[in-house]
Amino acid sequence: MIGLLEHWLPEQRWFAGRGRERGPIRVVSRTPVAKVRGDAEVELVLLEIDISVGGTPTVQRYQLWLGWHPWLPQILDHARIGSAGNWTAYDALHDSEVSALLLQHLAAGAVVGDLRFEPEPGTVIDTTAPGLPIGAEQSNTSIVYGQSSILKMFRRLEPGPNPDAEVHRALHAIGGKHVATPLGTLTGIVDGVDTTLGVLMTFFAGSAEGWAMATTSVRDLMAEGDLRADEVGGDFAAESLRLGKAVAEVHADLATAFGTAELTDAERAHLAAGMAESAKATALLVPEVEAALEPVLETFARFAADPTPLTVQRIHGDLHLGQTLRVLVGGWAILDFEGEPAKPLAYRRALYSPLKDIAGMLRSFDYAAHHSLVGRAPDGQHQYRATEWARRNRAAFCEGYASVAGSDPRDHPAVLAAFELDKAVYEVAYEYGHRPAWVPIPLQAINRLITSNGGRS
Ligand SMILES: Nc1ncnc2c1ncn2[C@@H]1O[C@H](COP(=O)(O)OP(=O)(O)O)[C@@H](O)[C@H]1O
Ligand SMILES: O=P(O)(O)O[C@H]1O[C@H](CO)[C@@H](O[C@H]2O[C@H](CO)[C@@H](O)[C@H](O)[C@H]2O)[C@H](O)[C@H]1O
Repeated sequence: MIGLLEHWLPEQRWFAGRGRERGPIRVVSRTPVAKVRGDAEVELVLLEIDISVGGTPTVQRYQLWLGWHPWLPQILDHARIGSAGNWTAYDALHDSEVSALLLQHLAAGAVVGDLRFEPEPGTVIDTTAPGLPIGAEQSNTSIVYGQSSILKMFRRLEPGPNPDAEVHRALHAIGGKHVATPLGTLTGIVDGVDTTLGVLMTFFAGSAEGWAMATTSVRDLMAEGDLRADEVGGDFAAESLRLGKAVAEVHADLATAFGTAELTDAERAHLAAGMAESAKATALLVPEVEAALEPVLETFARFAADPTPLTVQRIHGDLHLGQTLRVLVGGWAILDFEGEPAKPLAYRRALYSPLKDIAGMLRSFDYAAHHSLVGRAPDGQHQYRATEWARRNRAAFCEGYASVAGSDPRDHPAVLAAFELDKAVYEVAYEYGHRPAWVPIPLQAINRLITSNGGRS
């Protein structure tokens, strides 16, 4: 089995060890779950791999739902992993019989070995809808059941409760707006600790993804050589404004649900030191970050010395346009409160300034504006248009946020610039590991941020 996985795992979109030194895959446990399709056996396999990040050894853990079939049906060919003896292994999360089984287990509160399938108290789970994995493989694999629910199976695991399940539950308990309703969780044991393996939520049927809407707007602008961002049909600024309001409301709900605190000087210094550490680790991977390291570290040092008092609270942690949905009722929904998947659990559950999320969204407007220029010959006109689009939508988002929160994020330029730079550094490492062709997007942002005074673009 290891031989098959050694070929297959590094090719998966959600594998986070790409481009890094790593040891062999270790199988930590195998839990037989069910027989499906007459002859196929399905098991949950927990894997570990030692990975070196900037010279520091870390262990990455993954869950894999593995099916073994004596003759893989054509309909599952796209999920094929490889053959061992008379059996063909496949990624069983792509098997409609397995997705149906997972939903039935959740509805029934089943226990299978160490696995606990638990419906949220008082919820009714519709088990009749067929389950299909959504096309876009992201950090995790999600299965949509008809129009009613979506099951996110976390791929990379960290022992402990997953913040996505924890935050949705807490926001739901206070009647929070703009988030899906949690319907159930799947928990297993990883390293001796209860660990969330999957979470079932209500599905926002008929919604549109913020990233798709924003990039459509950018495409419209690029196609109209003579028109300004406010003149083209697909102007997105009114949506950016509404999105800013929704994020401010979610931040207020998170503060109510989990409480707030003031960032102490020691915590600020620790945060700035963490940003500097990440930048140094990324500089070891990417020479362009090494070249910009000195001014990057100066920005983090300015943040460490900035006297602005900062209120901290639970935040989203990895907010970007791909985590937003324009829904039929209620404007915008915010998804995926997992935090940055590459960061340790304690970091993802810690309290931060909401400005960190705002910086994430500002970076995302920049991504939406510039991603269509990747791999194209430098072109002043389109660069100008991209910058214009990003500026307009970043400003609208901040205005919307300020109108609800009562304070404008742009009034804290040093803090915002540090968070944006930290995010751009994270993005360079993320793109390096997942989509190397996109590395120039955050790299250009790093260069812009270290040469501007941050904040007000
Ligand atoms: N409750 C939901 N309703 C509708 N679509 C959803 C919902 N949750 C997630 N999605 C869709 O699934 C995609 C991936 O979800 P997300 O939680 O961001 O997973 P990942 O951690 O893999 O990025 C989203 O971009 C969105 O298109
Ligand atoms: O999988 P997640 O959504 O949890 O987040 C990871 O993947 C994101 C990409 O899918 C990545 O976001 C980066 O790319 C986006 C465009 O695809 C862009 O809008 C974001 O601003 C940019 O950070 C995210 O960083 C990563 O954690």
